[in-house]
Amino acid sequence: LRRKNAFAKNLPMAKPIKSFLGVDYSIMDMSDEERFEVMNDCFARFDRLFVFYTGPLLVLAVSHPDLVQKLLSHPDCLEKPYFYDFVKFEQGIFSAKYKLWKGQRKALNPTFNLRILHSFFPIFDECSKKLVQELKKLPKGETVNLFRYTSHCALEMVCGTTLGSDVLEREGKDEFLCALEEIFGLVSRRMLSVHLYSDLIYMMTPAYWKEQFARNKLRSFAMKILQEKKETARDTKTNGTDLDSEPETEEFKKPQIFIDQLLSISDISRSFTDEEILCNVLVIMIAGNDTSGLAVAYGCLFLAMFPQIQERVYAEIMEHFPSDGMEITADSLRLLEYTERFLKETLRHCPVAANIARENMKDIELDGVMIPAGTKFTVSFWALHRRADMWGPEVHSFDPDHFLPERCRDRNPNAYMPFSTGARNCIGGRYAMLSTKVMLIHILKNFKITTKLRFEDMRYKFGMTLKMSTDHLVQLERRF
Ligand code: HEM
Repeated sequence: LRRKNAFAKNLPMAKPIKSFLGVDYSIMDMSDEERFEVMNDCFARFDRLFVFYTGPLLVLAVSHPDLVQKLLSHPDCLEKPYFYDFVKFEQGIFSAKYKLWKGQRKALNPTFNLRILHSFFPIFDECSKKLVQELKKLPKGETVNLFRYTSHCALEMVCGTTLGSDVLEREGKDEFLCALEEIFGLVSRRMLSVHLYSDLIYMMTPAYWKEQFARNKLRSFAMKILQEKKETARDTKTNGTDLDSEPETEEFKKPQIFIDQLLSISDISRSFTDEEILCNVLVIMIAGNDTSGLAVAYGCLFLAMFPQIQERVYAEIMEHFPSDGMEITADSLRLLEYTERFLKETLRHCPVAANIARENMKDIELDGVMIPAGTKFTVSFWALHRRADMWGPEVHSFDPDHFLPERCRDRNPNAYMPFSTGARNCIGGRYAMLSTKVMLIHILKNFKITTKLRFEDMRYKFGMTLKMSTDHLVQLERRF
């Protein structure tokens, strides 16, 4: 092991350790909040590549924009380390091994093209209206954990666009969505608990059985839908299936549901097995739920903390969407320039997938160091977005004008990447921006948001997605 790690001997080493009453605690013995702080201290101290150990495992860490860009765009650095295996669904792009992932990702990219995303507006709209109805039921002045509502809305959206909006009315849908959330929670916890890495040990815990139960529920619900879809597709052999061709019929204006796209791709280009379709449907839902829900919850919290920004976003929304029944389209969303900058600033402060990990499949050179195949890397978008050398002295303030075109022009283009970069970046980045804007429009048109939480007191937890140590607690006042 020592020989294998010799390449790193000249790199600075961080000791992610916390001392308490003269005793040193390693990163694995810390709470999620402490772990988050200690890791970020390390990222703040080291400008370029540095090393740290978790147990015997050497990890290379980086937040320098040019190195992050080089690493994530490197064709030999597209593998995910073994702890992504805990997600299971190994035949879906999120956790698939490189060999399988490569062909799948190429075939799936067009299923997230703009024309298809624009066909989802009616579903985004419908789910956001439901969210507002739920929020209107709350007693006046009640303090509410907004993330509970936004994550449910995001989950319904991604369920609607992945399996079809009729699924939202289907019996067993609530249990299905609960099972999905439960699996996400259990997998995140396991990823952060080294003592549960061994399958043998994990199988002896109640969490394992809970996970199995939830996985079975998920599978049987999704498999039933898949079988029904296959039968319908066989019967109707519908719309032309070249995803990059121009729309020819009204059919294309209907939501182009992901599972239907997978079935039609299987007819024309790369064939997907039932297991691959099932896994991709489920990982898209897992990856798309917590993330977008958190982005809106953070957005609303920032709006509550900065009333002047809230009034400006509200005024812009009212200018372009004055009446209730107005259709939200891609063109009308483009007019929301300030809202766009506000959302970008939200994701700068809270890149909801704050840390990611990779592994190189072949030896690579990075920052003058030859790094052997199989090395684990971690990238912190959180630290990248807080580099004063990129963002200037106001790096810690919340200011949507950080994204004014003239300011962006003078900045290193790699200083901001909430959706990662390179071939294995987020496939749902544009989906997320569109769906979160629709949710925000509906919330802001109906409510004024306030909070007792303070920006300077916000603290976070280390995890698969960026959670706060407190809930997203706000008060909602009806606008009319
Ligand atoms: C604000 C919302 C979101 C953020 C900040 C975000 C961020 C990210 C990041 C940083 C990655 C790279 C992970 C890695 O390299 O390990 C990723 C991957 C991924 N995201 Fe997102 N995401 C968001 C929303 C979504 C949505 C809405 C979907 C689907 C509808 C989605 C689907 C995926 C998938 C499938 C991957 C894996 C891609 C692959 O390995 O090829 N994400 N996301």
